[in-house]
This record gives sequence, structure tokens and C-alpha cells, in this order.
Amino acid sequence: MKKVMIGEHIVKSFGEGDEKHHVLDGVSAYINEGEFVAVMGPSGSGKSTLLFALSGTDVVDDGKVVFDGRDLTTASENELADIRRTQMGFVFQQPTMLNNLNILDNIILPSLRDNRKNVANITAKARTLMKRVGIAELEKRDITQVSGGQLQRAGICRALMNNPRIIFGDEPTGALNSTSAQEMMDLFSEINAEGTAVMLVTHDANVAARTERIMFMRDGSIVSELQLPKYDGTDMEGRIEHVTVKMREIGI
Ligand SMILES: Nc1ncnc2c1ncn2[C@@H]1O[C@H](COP(=O)(O)OP(=O)(O)OP(=O)(O)O)[C@@H](O)[C@H]1O
Repeated sequence: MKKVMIGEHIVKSFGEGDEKHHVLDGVSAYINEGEFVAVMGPSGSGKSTLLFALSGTDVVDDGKVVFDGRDLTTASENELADIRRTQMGFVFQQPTMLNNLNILDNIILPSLRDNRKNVANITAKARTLMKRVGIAELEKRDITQVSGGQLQRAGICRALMNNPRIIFGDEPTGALNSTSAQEMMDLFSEINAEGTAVMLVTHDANVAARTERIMFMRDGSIVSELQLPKYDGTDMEGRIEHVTVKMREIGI
């Protein structure tokens, strides 16, 4: 199977001298084309740092990060920014949206940077996505006038605007109630079923159980993996049980 993302022996530390903290300790990880993966592990084990390293958001100290055949560790800042903006999508626990723009404008803003002349098409695409995720009627609302779940859906729309090869989510359901979280996971499953690879960092067994491969981290290393069949809407209880057994096994 073709790998869209490969990290080889990634080393990342923060701080200097006695204060130096090795967070990623030579981690190797990959994501197949169209794969749905999760990263779990105790707080501070390096999950988010791995996500930022693989997505070229953070510079690594050592190792290689190859996206679609391109080594991101040798790319210029501009190239990296281009790749992130045009081929990757990001969804965080708290969407980073601008207060002075309405929901629609927040969704289209990053795409306008690439193509200012195409406002009509970009807006039409955003509206199609908003309709799809059930927030079509909220386009004029301020970001403070919608619920957390609705704002996350807007974040998904923004992440999908450029038809990314891969979506990275850092605790994307972490601030949502269980119904909104489930709806969000339905969306990720749909997006993945259309061929987009998805990598989610999560503490939640219900979220991880939706994916097909879970990497478990501890102290800056991947210590174990769990493979699950692609989610087809059935046996959620069995999947969650597999995940929780594994979590217990490695002491999360
Ligand atoms: N920018 C930074 N500067 C200094 N230390 C950092 C920085 N980012 C992360 N760290 C440290 O690196 C370690 C790993 O952080 P990371 O956020 O990757 O862990 P995590 O597994 O995602 O944790 P959590 O589940 O709590 O979000 C932590 O000890 C954290 O304090």
C-alpha cells in the first residue's frame, strides 16, 4: 500500500542544556494513502509533537519526514506553508477562527490567499461544504454565536476547502459533548471513506475505535499498535473493547 506520510527516526526536543527535554526519541511512523489512524498515549507522551512533526508544522531536530515523496525536513518555509495549505487540513480542539469575521468568511479566508480572483467559486464550495455538515444557515453568524459543535464543523469545512490528501486532528472532539463528538466522528469517517487520510490524536477510546490503526505512544516512542477492520458502522462496542483492553495493557 502506498504511504502518503513517512516519519523516520524523528527526534524532537524542547529547551536547552540541563533544561533540555527529549520529547520524540527517534520515532518512526507512517500513514497509508486513505488510511484512518489514531495516536493515543498518556498526557505528555508526545502525541501532539508527533502530529506537528509529521505535518511539517514544527521543525524536527533529526530524522526525516516524507510527504507524498517530498522530504519536508529539507523544504523551505514557503514550500512547507504551501504544502500545508494546499494538501493538508487541520482540525484542533478549539478552532482558530477570527473574531471579526463571520463563519463563511473564516472558512474561505485561507483559500482566498491562493486564488483571490476566484471568490465566487470558493464561496460556492464553502457553501456546499457547510450544507453537507449541516451549518448552511449559519454563514452570517459571528463565531461567538454558534455552538462548539457547529464551530468544529466550520473548522472541518475550512480543512476540506482544498481537497487535502490528509487531515490532521488534535483532539478534535475534546471540547464537545458526546452527541456532537459522535457527529464529528461520522464526518471524519465520511471524509475518510472518500479517500482522504485522517490522523487523529485522542484520549478517547470511542474516537480511536472508529479508526483502523492506533499507534500508542509512551515517553516519546510508539510502543504498540492496534489494527482494526475499517469501520463499517457495526460492532462499535467490540471495537471500543479492543481499544480499552490495549489501553489497559500499556497502562493508559
Ligand atoms: N513548545 C514547547 N515548548 C516546550 N515544551 C513543549 C512544547 N511543546 C510540547 N512540549 C512538551 O513536550 C511534551 C510532550 O508534549 P505533547 O503536547 O506532544 O504531549 P501529548 O502526548 O500530546 O500530551 P497531551 O495528551 O497532554 O496533549 C510535554 O512534556 C510538553 O510539555
